[in-house]
Amino acid sequence: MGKKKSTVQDALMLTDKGYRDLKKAIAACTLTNFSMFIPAMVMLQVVMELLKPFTGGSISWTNMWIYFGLGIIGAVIVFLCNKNDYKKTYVASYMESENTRIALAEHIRKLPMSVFNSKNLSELTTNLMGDVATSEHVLSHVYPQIISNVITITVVCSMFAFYDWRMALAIFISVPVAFLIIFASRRIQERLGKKHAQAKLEASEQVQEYIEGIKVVKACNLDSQQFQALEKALRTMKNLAIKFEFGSGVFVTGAQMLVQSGIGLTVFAGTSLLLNGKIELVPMLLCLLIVTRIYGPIITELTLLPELFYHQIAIRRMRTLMNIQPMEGDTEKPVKEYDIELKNISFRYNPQGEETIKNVNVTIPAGAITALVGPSGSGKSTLSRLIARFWDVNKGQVEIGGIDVKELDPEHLMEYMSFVFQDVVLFNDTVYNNIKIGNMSATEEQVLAAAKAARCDEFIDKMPDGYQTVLGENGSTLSGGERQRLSIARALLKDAPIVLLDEATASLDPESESCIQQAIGRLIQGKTVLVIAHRLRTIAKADKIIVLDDGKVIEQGTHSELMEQNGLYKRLYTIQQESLGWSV
Ligand SMILES: Nc1ncnc2c1ncn2[C@@H]1O[C@H](COP(=O)(O)OP(=O)(O)OP(=O)(O)O)[C@@H](O)[C@H]1O
Repeated sequence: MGKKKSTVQDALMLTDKGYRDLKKAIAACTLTNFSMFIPAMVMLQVVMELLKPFTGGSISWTNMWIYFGLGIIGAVIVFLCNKNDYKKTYVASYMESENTRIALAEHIRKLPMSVFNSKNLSELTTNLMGDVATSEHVLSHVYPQIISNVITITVVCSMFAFYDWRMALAIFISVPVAFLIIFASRRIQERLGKKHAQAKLEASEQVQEYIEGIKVVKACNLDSQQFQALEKALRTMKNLAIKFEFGSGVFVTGAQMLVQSGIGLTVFAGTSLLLNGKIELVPMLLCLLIVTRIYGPIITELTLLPELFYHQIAIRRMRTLMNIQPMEGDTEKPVKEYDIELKNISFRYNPQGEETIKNVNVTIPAGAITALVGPSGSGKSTLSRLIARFWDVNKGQVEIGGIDVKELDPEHLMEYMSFVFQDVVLFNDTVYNNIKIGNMSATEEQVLAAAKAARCDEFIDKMPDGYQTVLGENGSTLSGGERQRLSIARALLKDAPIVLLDEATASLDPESESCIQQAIGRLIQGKTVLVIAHRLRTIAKADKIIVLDDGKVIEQGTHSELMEQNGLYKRLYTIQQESLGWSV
């Protein structure tokens, strides 16, 4: 069982290490604050020494040399404290934000796909980058400094109170009142901050949509219409940013003025006490020094205080994401048989929506090729995603080798499956590494052999740096056929016992098609194969064909059995055969 987190740690969403580091950062900043008094005190002594001739004394040069030496030692101490403070605040907060980002990314990886239906990419990017950056900034620039200043001023004033409580009160009183002003405005600032954060998110969604859709925008000559939406989102964001800054500015300036009035109050209290003989000159000057030393940073930090409210908004968003239950399951349970049973399964994407898969009950035998066919939108891809547990079924069970996939951790389940989808995702990395993703522990020989078997070597050899050619973002320079062959190479390298294959719909030239067919032939040897077939002639030899229509299985059998049944399969097959003879 994990250690219980303290309320502060939980409120700031810190890891155990992050919380420990924050406490260390506060201690380091407090130490720096106190170290700053050393040069100030030395300075005060020098001034007192220089004033001696005016009170009938003479300057002691021995004392002056001592102060000079103490000044140098003080400067060294301040430098060392600052260095330590820098390390404890900045380095620690960057480390914490890295850990938070990794934790969020790990969590996102384990979330069910339904989450990605309701959250778009911008929202998740904002969580990972923007919200964590807000945390990073307040942990490095706001919390340690503000808390350490409050500690410093409280300690100094408490000590001073023993000497003269009136001066201590004059120094101290304006600080809590200033903080109170900022915290009293919390509701207004949070409301404005929330609106601004939402506008930022909408603007980033618009930017992303605009950039992603730039090809369509150009092709359909949508420039001005599409840009209007982006412009509107950016304008709203600007207006709300100004409102937010203005809203917090009023309170911050008020609080800053109040703190500054504390200097006047200290001077006033000090002078009247001095004139009434209730305080001596040196302690009074000391008070003024303290005021200027401590108030300076506090005035600066009051500007940063509204960020704490913004931070709360970011934390709430990150917490909402972290509270989404990830898909769980056994991480080790071995799957020994590879037949797949779909037992009365039903599934809908949206809780209020219609069922996409309706009471499907079929077997996909081990070591055989099963084809899934049906009209567009009948649920073929959905069914294959349910087998891979990208989503969990709402009713019934998906079993592999007699084990309900819900019992298996999705990452463990993936060890038994290879995918060849139409929308092949390629990373901005070398061709070699893009293939190796299939099996990170594969040797170079294995990677090259898989590439050869998938007939990738033919086009890779023509690339400027061969296997070391960097593909660019999502491999945009590769043709559809080449992308699919890379994906087959990955699957060959993985050598998983179950293969889910989404046959390309795009019309490939006969040469590419034959290359891909040969590569697929090697991939599926001896495996449990489920192929989503769009061109029915390619699956005529499949061991089993399942025909889906509107989420239901309406026919199943071999090609000849289905042709005899004279149903949907025969109709689809005949239409495709006829269309082969068409020419444009
Ligand atoms: N992520 C999603 N969220 C909501 N609905 C979805 C989602 N993916 C698919 N659908 C819907 O589910 C239905 C079945 O889609 P699916 O992609 O499984 O069909 P398909 O038979 O594979 O189609 P195609 O042959 O055109 O690829 C469609 O009506 C589709 O709009």
